[in-house]
Amino acid sequence: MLTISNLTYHIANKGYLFQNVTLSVQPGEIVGLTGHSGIGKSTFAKVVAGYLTPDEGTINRVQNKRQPHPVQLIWQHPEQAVNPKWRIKKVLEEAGPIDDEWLERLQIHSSWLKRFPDQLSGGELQRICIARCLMTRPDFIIADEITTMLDPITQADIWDVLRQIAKTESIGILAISHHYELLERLTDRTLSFETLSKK
Ligand SMILES: Nc1ncnc2c1ncn2[C@@H]1O[C@H](COP(=O)(O)OP(=O)(O)OP(=O)(O)O)[C@@H](O)[C@H]1O
Repeated sequence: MLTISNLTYHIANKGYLFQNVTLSVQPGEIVGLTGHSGIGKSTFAKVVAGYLTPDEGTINRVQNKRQPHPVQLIWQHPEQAVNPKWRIKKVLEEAGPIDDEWLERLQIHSSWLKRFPDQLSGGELQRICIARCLMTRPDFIIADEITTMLDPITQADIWDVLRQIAKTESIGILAISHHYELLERLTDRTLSFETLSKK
């Protein structure tokens, strides 16, 4: 279980962004986190994924030896999450040897592997980022507005696959979005960052 207890983070000259945030995600559970723009959701995601250090609080994430990090973050803008000078094959190999099973499950065509990131659509590139994330064998994924820039059909396709993978592989997902209706549809439960974060 991913257990986040009393997480507090401040930004220099700005004060506390959030204080005492406590929540947990079970293996295979999809938990939504919603809140208005600028409240601190992405910063919270970066703290939980280990990119930023909290002022206070604990994140309990057990790590096995095969993993680079048990909590992986998938970013909103896939084009900013890959090296634009690398072909897709190399982008994927960053996570280890390419696993065809993930390519198939995410409907990634083998012809894409020869291309550069700017030769794929936003939805195609996001599938690559999701595959790269899954190839690291994470226990938990934080999906920060990962389909916000995509059309509704691509959005639904990507979430169908991710939901299925979460359940079959027992991967817990924290899905962040300001789009409450989307989270209500795809998560097991949705939490409000306003309510969780006591400033
Ligand atoms: N390194 C930083 N220095 C100064 N201010 C920052 C820094 N990082 C984030 N902020 C500010 O902290 C606030 C929260 O940002 P964050 O991106 O976490 O919000 P968010 O809830 O994810 O917003 P959105 O839904 O628009 O993506 C914003 O006002 C942002 O400008």
